Amino acid sequence: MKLVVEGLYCSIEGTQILRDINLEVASGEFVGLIGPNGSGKSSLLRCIYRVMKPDAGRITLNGEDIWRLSAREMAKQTAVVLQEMPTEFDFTVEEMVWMGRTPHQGMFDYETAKDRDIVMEALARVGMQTFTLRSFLSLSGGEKQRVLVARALAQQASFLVLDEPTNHLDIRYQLELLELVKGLGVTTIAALHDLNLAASYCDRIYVVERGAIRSAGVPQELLQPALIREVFGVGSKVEYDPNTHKLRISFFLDGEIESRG
Ligand SMILES: Nc1ncnc2c1ncn2[C@@H]1O[C@H](COP(=O)(O)OP(=O)(O)OP(=O)(O)O)[C@@H](O)[C@H]1O
Repeated sequence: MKLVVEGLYCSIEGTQILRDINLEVASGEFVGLIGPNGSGKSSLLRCIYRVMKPDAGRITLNGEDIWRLSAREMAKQTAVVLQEMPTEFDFTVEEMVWMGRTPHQGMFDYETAKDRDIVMEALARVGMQTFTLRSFLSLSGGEKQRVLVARALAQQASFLVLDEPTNHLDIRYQLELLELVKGLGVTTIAALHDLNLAASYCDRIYVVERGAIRSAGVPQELLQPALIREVFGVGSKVEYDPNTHKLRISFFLDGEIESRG
C-alpha cells in the first residue's frame, strides 16, 4: 500500500494548521514524523486517516483518493493507533480487539473460529492474552496502548497510522512495539517524539515545523546536530553505535556542557 500526500492545506476555525504538505510512504516503508509540540504532526495524521478534511490537496492510497473510499473500505485498509483513544463505554479487552474484525465482517456474519484466532494471536503478540476479560478502562496507560495495538493488528490493515504509539510504554514495550510493527512489513506512518526511537526504526523521516515539511531523509543523513538545534532548540551529539548499528543521540541545553566542564 502506497500513501501519497500532495499539496495538502488544512485549517481549523480559520487558522491554517498545515500548508503545502507533500509526502510519500512507499509500500512496506516505515516513515516517521518528528517536530516540536504543535507543529502539526497529529493534524497531518488526522487528515491521513480521514477525520479532518483538508482545504486543498490530495491524499491517495495506492492511487485512490481516500475521500472516494467508503468508510468500510477505509477501515479495512487503514488501522490507527492514537495516544488517547476516547472511549465512551467500557468494553472488555477482548471486545476492544474484536472491534478490529468489524470491517471484515458482513452485517449478518457471525464471529468465526478464524476471527477468534486472529484476535487471540493479536493479544498474545502484545503480551495481553491474560487480560481478555478485564475492563479496558481499568487498564494502565501502557496496557491500554498495547490493547489498541492488538486491535490494529486484528484489523489486518495494509496501512498503519500511529500517533505517538510508545507514549505510555515502558522502555521494553517501546522497543517491542516498534520491532513488532516494523516486523509486520506493513506501510506505516508514525509521529514519534523520541528521536532515538525514530532514528532506530524509521526508514525515512519527515520533519514537521510550523505546519509545513521542513526536510526529509534517511535518519543517518537527516538527524544532524544543526537540524536538531534549529528545529528543537537544543544541542545534541549524534553518534553511530557499532554494536547496535543505530544512531545514538544525546541532548543538552545551551551552556550545560560549559557549566559542567
Ligand atoms: N481543534 C483545534 N482547534 C484549534 N487549534 C487546533 C486544534 N487542533 C490542533 N490545533 C492547533 O494546530 C496546531 C498543530 O497541532 P497538532 O496537534 O497537529 O501538533 P503536533 O505536532 O501533533 O503537536 P504535539 O507534538 O504537541 O502532539 C497547534 O497549534 C494546535 O494548537
